[in-house]
Amino acid sequence: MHKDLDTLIITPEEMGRIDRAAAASGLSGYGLMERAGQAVAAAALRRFPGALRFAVLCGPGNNGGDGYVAARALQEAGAAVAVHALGDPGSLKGDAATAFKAFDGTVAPLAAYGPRPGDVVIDALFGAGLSRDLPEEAVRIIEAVRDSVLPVLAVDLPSGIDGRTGAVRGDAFAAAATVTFMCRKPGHLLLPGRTLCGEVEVFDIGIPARILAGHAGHMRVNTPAVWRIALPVETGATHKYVRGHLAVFSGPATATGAARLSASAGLRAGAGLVTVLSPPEALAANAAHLTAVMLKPVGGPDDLAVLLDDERLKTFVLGPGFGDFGKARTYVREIAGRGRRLVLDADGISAFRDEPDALFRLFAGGEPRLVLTPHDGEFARLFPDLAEDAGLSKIERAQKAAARSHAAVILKGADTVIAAPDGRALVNANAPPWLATAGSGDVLAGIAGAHLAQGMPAFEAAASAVWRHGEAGRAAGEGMTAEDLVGALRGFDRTG
Ligand SMILES: NC(=O)C1=CN([C@@H]2O[C@H](COP(=O)(O)OP(=O)(O)OC[C@H]3O[C@@H](n4cnc5c(N)ncnc54)[C@H](O)[C@@H]3O)[C@@H](O)[C@H]2O)[C@@H](O)CC1
Ligand SMILES: Nc1ncnc2c1ncn2[C@@H]1O[C@H](COP(=O)(O)OP(=O)(O)O)[C@@H](O)[C@H]1O
Ligand SMILES: [K+]
Repeated sequence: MHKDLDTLIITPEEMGRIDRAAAASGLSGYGLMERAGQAVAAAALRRFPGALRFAVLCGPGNNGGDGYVAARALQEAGAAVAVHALGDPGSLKGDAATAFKAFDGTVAPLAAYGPRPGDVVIDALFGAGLSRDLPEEAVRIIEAVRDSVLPVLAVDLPSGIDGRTGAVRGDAFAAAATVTFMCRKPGHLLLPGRTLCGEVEVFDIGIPARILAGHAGHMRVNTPAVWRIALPVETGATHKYVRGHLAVFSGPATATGAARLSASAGLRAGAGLVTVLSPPEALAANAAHLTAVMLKPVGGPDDLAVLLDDERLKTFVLGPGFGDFGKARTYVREIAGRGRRLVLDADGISAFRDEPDALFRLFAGGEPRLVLTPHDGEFARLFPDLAEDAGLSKIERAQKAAARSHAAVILKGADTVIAAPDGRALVNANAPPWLATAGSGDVLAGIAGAHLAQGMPAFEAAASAVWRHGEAGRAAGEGMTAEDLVGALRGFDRTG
């Protein structure tokens, strides 16, 4: 597949446009369906050599059409096949009707399907076209298949998953594997859809790259290919100030660990110098634990103002363990007013819960200088209307938040989304579940700060930080702590 296209994420709506453009360019729609169905049959035979029978469940649209092609191919390969249809297959239209007619075998009603040990279910009920909650009849079969613990191979998407949002519409199959076509859809990457898809195979059914690219939006999977070009250039002439000076605000004496995690991650992630800015009463606690990271007292806005006279100090992380919301707002105003770049995390985000627009005004216009790193709870504090809008996907929520705040937004979770004010969005897919550990978010904020300090644009700095955080989590392995995560941070592979 074309190198740029394998990271592309396409919404069902875009896929529909691509489909029509492919037809308009003279490509046979039935040809595409034939290749799709053949790919499903091949995957079924390869993945389930021990199957006694393939139960192919076909729906009322083109997803069902793929099912009829797969059933024919499986039968031709000598496998036992039982085909069950939702609704009257005689009323199928277009390519799906052609696929149904080409299948030479009995088609029983969906309700007549009785799961048998040895069955492998091929789910071709609904794919990209699911537009409302599943009908009762489909829900009953999903329950029966779940109860009999049969493996499911899903065509395009497990039926019940909304391809645009990853949400479950009524109920959904939990597939062992999913075969999709050309590109992944948001529903393959966003939770809970991601977990219900099992392993996802993307099969190229021959839609030309130019048609895909011409109708695709700005959503991709977060991989180095997306941001490698924005990585800081390492030359022999590099010295520590060229690699940037990052400053991380510490909380009070009882809560200094979070800032130190951010700071050590920042140093490890490539900032030339890192300084922890500490309230005077927490200096001793910080000093006892810092070596390569420097330490400076900052007791209030006047101290910060003096510090900002040093033009080399361009980048800040504020939030981890910070505690004092009033002071957080004052510091953020000063940092923004003096044109600096900021990663705002944790308490730094919560500090603006009563006046999010005041924060957005501080960073409005120009090249984005703010990276926001909320988890869902913090997101709801700054963007309550977007958090409540159940119709939005996580990608759409992050995109709208980024546009409103003029920030690169990292909306965290197992399916972290990174969005830019200009509409670009990435879904991260390399994070292991054990990243959900105390202090993990502090480490992420520090990496993002280091990337900003090295001069990367905010969106690329954020996206590459999320990816590196995931890679470090994998390298550190299950059972890791946030300290291990810092130790596992690696440099970038600049090739490829
Ligand atoms: N996009 C492409 O280029 C290709 C798409 N193909 C297949 O086509 C599928 C999309 O086909 P369709 O757009 O026909 O969509 P689907 O087959 O997913 O379902 C749409 C049909 O179901 C109805 N429907 C939607 N939600 C329903 C609900 N909750 N209860 C009852 N009925 C409901 C719709 O009115 C429509 O008739 C893909 O998932 C894929 O499997 C393949 O044939 C290959 C080519
Ligand atoms: N199930 C999960 N799988 C992978 N990554 C996760 C999962 N849950 C959380 N994460 C990641 O772990 C980090 C947790 O950050 P955060 O919620 O701020 O926690 P903390 O405040 O404890 O550091 C985020 O980067 C988030 O994306
Ligand atoms: K399906």
